[in-house]
Amino acid sequence: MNNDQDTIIALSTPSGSGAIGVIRLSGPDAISLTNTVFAGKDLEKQATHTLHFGLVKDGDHIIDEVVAGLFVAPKSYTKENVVEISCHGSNYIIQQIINLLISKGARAAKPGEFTLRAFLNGAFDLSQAEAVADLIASNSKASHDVAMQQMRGGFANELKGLREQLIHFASMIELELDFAEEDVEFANREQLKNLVNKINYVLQRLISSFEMGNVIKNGVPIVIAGKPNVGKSTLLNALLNEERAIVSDIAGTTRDTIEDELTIGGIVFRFIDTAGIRDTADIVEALGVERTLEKMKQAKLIIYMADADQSLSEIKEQVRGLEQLAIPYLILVNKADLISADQRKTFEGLNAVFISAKEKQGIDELKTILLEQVNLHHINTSETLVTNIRHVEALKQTEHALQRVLANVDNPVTSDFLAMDIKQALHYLGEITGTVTTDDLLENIFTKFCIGK
Ligand SMILES: Nc1nc2c(c(=O)[nH]1)N(C=O)[C@@H](CNc1ccc(C(=O)N[C@@H](CCC(=O)O)C(=O)O)cc1)CN2
Ligand SMILES: Nc1nc2c(ncn2[C@@H]2O[C@H](COP(=O)(O)OP(=O)(O)OP(=O)(O)O)[C@@H](O)[C@H]2O)c(=O)[nH]1
Repeated sequence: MNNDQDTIIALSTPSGSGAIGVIRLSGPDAISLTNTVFAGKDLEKQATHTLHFGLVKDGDHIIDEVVAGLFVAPKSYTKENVVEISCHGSNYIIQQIINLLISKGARAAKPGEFTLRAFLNGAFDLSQAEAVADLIASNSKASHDVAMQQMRGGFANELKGLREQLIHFASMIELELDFAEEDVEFANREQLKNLVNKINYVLQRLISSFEMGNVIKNGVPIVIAGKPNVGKSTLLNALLNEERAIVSDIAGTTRDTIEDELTIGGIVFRFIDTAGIRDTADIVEALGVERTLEKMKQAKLIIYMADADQSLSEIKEQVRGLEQLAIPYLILVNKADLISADQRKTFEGLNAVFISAKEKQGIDELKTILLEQVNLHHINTSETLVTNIRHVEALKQTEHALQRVLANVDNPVTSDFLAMDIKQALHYLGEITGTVTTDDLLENIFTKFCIGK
């Protein structure tokens, strides 16, 4: 992956026409290459972090009037020479400029290659590079907060602290091995145990933060079940209107679910409307539909939505089907505007929430319930939250290795294993920060970035 003698080029703004398009070059020849097509000041003689107006010309042919921004190595995002050409945002102009510079020796950048270079050149660790992608994808205050915290190095510093303690530990054990015949004990066993316990405590907190971190990054999955026409769409619209949220109709991974995303109180919720249940009155039967069941099992909450004119016995029967899933559920009785207070009493004992999606009654109460469901008061965005499945897996492996250390620490015969398991723990921590990497791993991470990032 490391062909850092190349000078790479890509459009860094979205493709399509816009007011301005920014083309970015990075690499040893970024400035000299640009200079060959730039009519204006001599870019090779300009200071870093300066902007220069000029023309981009292919021979005598003027392609555009542009502004060139200079970042002279190592003072740039990638730590290499970087030039940013801001041109008029026409696809045609952008392509002409990129092709021209490629003909002069630049190479089209691969997805994430700028950020990969920044990582390889030590601008930040791997967890921070991954946070850049999360930051770009963030669409709520909470997901922005955690990505920003991770990009600014919160997680990285926490891991660095753990690593340093472990390295100290490892070196003491190694020392003992060197003096094996003399039967000395450099590493006080009680201190070692305390240290491992302390580290494990932090690891466990990080591992358990993933549940929340994942929800913040990917949204809280809420399944809405109920008979046709109970008012699911009306409810989603009522929730939406008030929040003016980013919304999209995400087509479900399969055609049997429809997903809508919206933010409530800064948290993204994914409402999953399960057609399997929509189309059949018998929920138990619908649960047999495997994919629907899978969706439901991932839900943080199932909303069973009933129409106020449904009979109590029918609602109870359908809810009994849901109970088998052992996932928190909420009974929502809609169209409450159509029934009297006395009629409401017939639903007593259901512990239902009454709303009128159409008249927007009970919507705030519902929002409060939804937010309680994700345990919002536990979110403390100044505390590190793990949002990445790769990181959790590595943290779990680290913890397992340290458990083995604890199991062996009092046994003098197993000193060799101690050293080995500590090294394993260090290895897994290193996978997160990128001190230990493979080309496959890097490729996997950076190809998910957009081109130009
Ligand atoms: N035009 C532009 N905007 C951008 C970026 C970019 O590359 N170009 N970024 C790309 O993601 C982000 C900002 N990240 C950046 C990170 C470091 C440096 C930089 O020049 N660092 C130098 C100088 C630091 C300083 O003067 O304090 C350095 O680290 O030495 C620039 C942008 C978002 N906005
Ligand atoms: N009176 C009253 N009517 C409502 C209320 N909510 C929804 N409706 C009406 O009920 C009908 C069905 O509403 P939808 O939101 O389309 O129901 P749905 O559950 O999404 O329907 P399907 O997607 O077909 O399952 C519409 O005519 C709505 O106007 C309510 O709170 N009160």
